[in-house]
Amino acid sequence: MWSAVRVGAAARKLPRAAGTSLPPARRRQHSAPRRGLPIDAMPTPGDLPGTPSAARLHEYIDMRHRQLGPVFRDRIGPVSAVFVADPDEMRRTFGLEGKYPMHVLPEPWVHYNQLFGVKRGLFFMDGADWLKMRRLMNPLMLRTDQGDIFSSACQHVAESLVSKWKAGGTRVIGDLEAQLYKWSLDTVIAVLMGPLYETHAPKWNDEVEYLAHNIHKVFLETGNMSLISAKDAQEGQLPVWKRFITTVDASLNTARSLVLQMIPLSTGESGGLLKGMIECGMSEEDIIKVVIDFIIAAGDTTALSLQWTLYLLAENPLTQGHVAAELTQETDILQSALVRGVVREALRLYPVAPFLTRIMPESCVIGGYELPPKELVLLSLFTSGRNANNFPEPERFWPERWLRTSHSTNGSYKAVHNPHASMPFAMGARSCIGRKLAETQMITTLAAILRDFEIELLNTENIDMVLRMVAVPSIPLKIGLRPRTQTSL
Ligand code: HEM
Repeated sequence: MWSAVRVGAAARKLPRAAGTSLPPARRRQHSAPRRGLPIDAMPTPGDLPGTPSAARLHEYIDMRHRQLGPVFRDRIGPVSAVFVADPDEMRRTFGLEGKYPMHVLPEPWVHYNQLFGVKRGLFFMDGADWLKMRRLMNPLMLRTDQGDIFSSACQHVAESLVSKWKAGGTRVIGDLEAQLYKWSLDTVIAVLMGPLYETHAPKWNDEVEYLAHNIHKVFLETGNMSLISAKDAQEGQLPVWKRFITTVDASLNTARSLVLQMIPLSTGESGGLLKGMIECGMSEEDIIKVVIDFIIAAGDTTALSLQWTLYLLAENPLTQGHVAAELTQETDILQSALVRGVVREALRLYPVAPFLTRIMPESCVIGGYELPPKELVLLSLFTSGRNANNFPEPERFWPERWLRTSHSTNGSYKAVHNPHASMPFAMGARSCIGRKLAETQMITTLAAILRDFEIELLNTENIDMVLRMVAVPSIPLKIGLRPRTQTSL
C-alpha cells in the first residue's frame, strides 16, 4: 500500500484548472469502448514547478490534480504512473483489474522476502495461489454471521483497554500510538482464539507487547527507506537496512511463535477464526503465513485509523457529544448510522492508504486515454475524498453527511454526492479482507471510550498528515480524558 493526507492551505486555494473534466474521448466510449486518446496525450506536469517529497506525496499529487485534472501521468522517482481522482474512473479501474488483481508491494519487504526465501500471506501472493487462498478466507472473514465472533472479541479487548485507563486514573493517554498497536494485535488474537482468548491471553501479553513494538518499528524503518532502493541499502549494509531486517526478523519470529502456540489450542471447543481455518483444510504453513500477515496488516491500519478518529472527535466536541448521546440510546451500536458515519468520515479525511495501486493486466481505457498493458495506476483517495464535487464542505468532519435522507428512495446520503469517492478499503476481489473486523473493532472501541470518557485534544501545535508508508499524524497526538457525566451528554 502507498500512503497519505492533509492538503496544505496553499494547495487548497489553487483554482481547479480547465482540465478538471475528462476529455471528449471518454464520452465517445459508448460507440468505441476500447479506443481512447493515446497515452502520450495525457496531461503531465512538464515544466510546472514542484517536487514530490515522500512524506507529503499526497499534497503534491493533490496540487497536480488541481492543475492537470482528474487523470494525469507523472514520474515519481524512477516510476511512471497514471494518477486518477475521478470516482467513476476509479471504479472502472477496479472493473478492469482482471482475475488476479496486481498491486504494488513495498520494495523493502519484497527484497527481504526474496533474500531470505520467506513466504508471505494474501497481500504478497499473486495469481492462482492468491485466488485459491482468498476463496478459502473470504467466507471466514466477510460472511455476515462472523459478526458475533468479531464483536465479542472486539468488545472484550476494548473493555480491557478502557478499564486499564480507568483503573490507572489516566488523564492523558500516554504513547497513544503504541497503545493502539497493542490493542489492534490483541483484537486479532482474540478473534483467532474466540472464547479461549480470556484463558490464554495473559501468558502471551509480553510477547504481544514485544510484537506490537516491533511492527510499529517495521513501519518506521520501511518509511526511512523510501528514498533509497532496498537492494542498494542491503548491498551497502547501511544501518537503515540492518535496523529494518532486525525488526522484521523479530516481528515474523514472534508472530510465528504465537501462531504455533495458538494452533494446538484451537481444535476443541473454541469457536475462533483459527478453528475455522483448520476445519477448512488449510495446512499449518498456510495458516501461519496468512495469520502472520493479518497480524501485521491489522497493526498499523486499524491503530492509525482509530487514532485519526479520536483526533477528529476530540477536535469536534459538539459532534462527540451527539455521538456519545446516541451510544446511550442505541442497543445495537454496530448498526448505529451516526457511529458508522464517524468511522466513514475519519477514513474519508485520513485514508491510511491514500493511494491504491493497480497494475493493469491488459491495454485499457482510463479517463479517456488508452493505457498499455502493465501500466501502473494510482488512485488518489486523498484528493477524491476532499473534493467538493464529491462531498460538500469537504474539509469538515461531518459524520451526519452519511445519514440517509428521509425522502431517499435510491439510497442517497444527506451530504455525499458520490460515495465511491471514498473507498478506504478499496473495491473488488482484492479489497481489504479485514474490513468487517476493522469496522467492528473501531466502532466497539469508540463506544467503550465515549461511554466513560470525554476526550479532548491537548496538542497546541497544528496537526498535519504525513506519510510514513501509511498516513500518520505529523506529531504524536496528546489526547486528554475526562470522566463523562450525565450532564455532559
Ligand atoms: C481501518 C483499517 C484498515 C484499512 C483502512 C485497510 C485498508 C486496506 C486496503 C486499501 C487494502 C487493499 C490494498 C489493495 O487493493 O491493493 C487492504 C488489503 C488487505 N488488508 Fe486491510 N485495512 C484495514 C484493516 C485490516 C485488518 C484489521 C486486517 C486483518 C485482519 C487487514 C488485512 C488485509 C489483508 C490481508 C489485505 C490483502 C488482501 C489481498 O491482497 O487479497 N486489513 N487493506
